[in-house]
Amino acid sequence: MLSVNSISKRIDGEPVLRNISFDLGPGRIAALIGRNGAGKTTLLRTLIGILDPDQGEITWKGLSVQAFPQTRQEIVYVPDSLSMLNSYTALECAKLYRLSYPGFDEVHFSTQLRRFNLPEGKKIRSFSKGMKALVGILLAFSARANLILLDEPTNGLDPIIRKQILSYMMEEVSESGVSLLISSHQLHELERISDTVIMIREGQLASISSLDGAKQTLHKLQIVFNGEAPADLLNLPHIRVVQHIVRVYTLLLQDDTQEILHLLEEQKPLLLEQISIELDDVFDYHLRGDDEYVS
Ligand SMILES: Nc1ncnc2c1ncn2[C@@H]1O[C@H](COP(=O)(O)OP(=O)(O)OP(=O)(O)O)[C@@H](O)[C@H]1O
Repeated sequence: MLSVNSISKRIDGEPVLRNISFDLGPGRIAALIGRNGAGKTTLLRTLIGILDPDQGEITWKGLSVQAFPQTRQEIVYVPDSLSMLNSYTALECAKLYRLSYPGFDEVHFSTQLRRFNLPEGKKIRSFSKGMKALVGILLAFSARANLILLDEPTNGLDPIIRKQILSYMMEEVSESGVSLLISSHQLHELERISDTVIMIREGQLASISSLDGAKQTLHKLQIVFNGEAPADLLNLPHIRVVQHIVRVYTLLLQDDTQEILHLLEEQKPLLLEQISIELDDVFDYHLRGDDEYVS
């Protein structure tokens, strides 16, 4: 179990993480989501001990990650760039990982390299971006750790490699029960694999909930008004106009939905339809600034 207890971190005097607390239990796949610059990478780097928090503590199975470096043998961090491994071959990377992760499964690693047609003996420098991402993920899962922190694992990759990586991760999770904390802007991908959503806003924890719980608090509607759109209604708190194309308004609603639905129905709209909520909508509702909404 990972426990993050009131951690704060300043970089260059600026607060980047502010009083963040959450727990992550075994077997969880958590999506770490937030706007650009919200602090996701800094959080992951702090969790693995690359950065020290200025305040607060991170514990793994009850032991402080800072005070007990051996806890890090059970946690792997996959950064968004593997450039520090450029001068090694894939096999040399495996040997390096074995120094930090005594349970590193070299047979599994070699098998997976062959499966994905990745050369064992070529320097990582010569790999394409997709090949590098795959190697980073194979190294992480071969380490046989209990928690893997992934920073933008599929960023900039083509759709086929992205699907391969996701399938491989899901296969590994179902076989090993490892927990994942994945920072990504690929919300559709996160939605397919995660069970927990951790939302970061400006360095603070905005929420942590199950994926279903995060979606259940919202409703999405498409509406075409019969005549002029009622501005006073659309400006009510808890209503967000996420899209407005010609006469079709797409709205996100939170709380008091029945009452708002009733008010909308009273307008006798030409169309009023509920649409299913996606993680994208949760992100939009909670993290889009008020001044970024259409009217
Ligand atoms: N080494 C650094 N020096 C100065 N500022 C930094 C450094 N690392 C992070 N920051 C600042 O901390 C804030 C959070 O950055 P971070 O990379 O953690 O965000 P992020 O949520 O991962 O963003 P993105 O989604 O764009 O990758 C940003 O304002 C960033 O400029």
